[in-house]
Amino acid sequence: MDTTVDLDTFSSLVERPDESARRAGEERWQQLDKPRGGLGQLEELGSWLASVQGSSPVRPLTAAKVVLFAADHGIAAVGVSELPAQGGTARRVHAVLDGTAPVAVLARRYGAGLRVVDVGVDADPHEFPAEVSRFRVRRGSGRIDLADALTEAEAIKAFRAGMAVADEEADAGTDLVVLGDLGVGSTTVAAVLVGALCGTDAAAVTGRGSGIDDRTWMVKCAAVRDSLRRARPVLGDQLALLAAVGGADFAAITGFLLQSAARKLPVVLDGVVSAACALVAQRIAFRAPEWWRAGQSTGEPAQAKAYDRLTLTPVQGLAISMGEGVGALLALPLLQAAADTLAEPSDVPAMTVAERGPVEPPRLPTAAELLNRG
Ligand SMILES: Cc1cc2ncn([C@H]3O[C@H](COP(=O)(O)O)[C@@H](O)[C@H]3O)c2cc1C
Ligand SMILES: O=C(O)c1cccnc1
Repeated sequence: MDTTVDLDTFSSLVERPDESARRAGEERWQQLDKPRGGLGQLEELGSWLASVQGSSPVRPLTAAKVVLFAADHGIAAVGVSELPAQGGTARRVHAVLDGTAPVAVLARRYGAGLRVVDVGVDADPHEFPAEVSRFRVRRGSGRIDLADALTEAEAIKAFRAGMAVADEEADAGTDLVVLGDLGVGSTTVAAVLVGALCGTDAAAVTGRGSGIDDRTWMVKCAAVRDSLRRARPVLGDQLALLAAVGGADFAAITGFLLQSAARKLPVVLDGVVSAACALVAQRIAFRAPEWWRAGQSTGEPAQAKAYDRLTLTPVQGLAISMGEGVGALLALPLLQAAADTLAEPSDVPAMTVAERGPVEPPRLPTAAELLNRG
């Protein structure tokens, strides 16, 4: 495997979405049988889909995939999360793989694929199926308030793993990625990256994460402050920044986002982790955010700051704050609705009786049953 990565190439590799397809999409909305602007924000979503597909009429979304990157974080040992630092991430990965986690339930409901990519979970190498851990870079990461999360070589390896996953999805015909993440302590790391890139102090970016109380928030805030100090010297070098105060999942997601944009694969972002990585990726390729939509706001202050910088507006706002791709996944039916209403009606797949199952007619009571009642 290549052990280098040339970030400069991304700024030329990532093109803008197709502006003429977007305009054609906007014109098509005017011709449809509805009041002007009558489908509200679906109209802008549909025109965006036309631009990223480079096609008008748009094609219905039929091959969406949830991609969850998972890793552990050394900073969790400080006590910054509601979830246990030991084994908490692995347990969540199992819940997703078993199909019991909310994201797995909803992916089934919406007909989306689901893939977990373990790039740095602190678990036995055979804890998960080989397919899940094939891109693992290491177990866990360094405590970023005291030491680097990763070596530069590990950061590159994780970044390239994310690129490889984007290539696999693009080659498989995935037409939209719902991006998510899984990792105890991850909102602390995300806060550090956003705080460093936006030049804010710790208190302005430290959130409640998995639902921590005031005492834990103080501990987390101090950890963010100390880590911010370690981030400043490497602010100009995004890979060094990801190695110093990121983690394997952050490096992988950043590589994934950039390669997806280069491959014209649209992505829905989820929580503060994907928002932080999007901010790092924007530094590398300024056009890349045009390939992404923010699924929703999780209430993390660092996420709001990042989306503000990226000029991304969440698609929906149901206050889902559990991460794991759930908020982003809830934007999928809205994007599907936008695509379906803007597509050629003949392209929209009808639900067949075979998929729906037979509908039993209600049995009507007989006259005798009616007369005997009461
Ligand atoms: C039961 C439960 C399940 C979760 N699954 C994900 N998260 C969320 O919490 C973690 C990040 O928060 P922090 O930075 O505070 O550790 C991530 O795994 C995120 O997805 C969860 C949180 C809880 C309570
Ligand atoms: O923004 C997130 O991803 C998030 C917020 C709270 C808890 N877990 C994740």
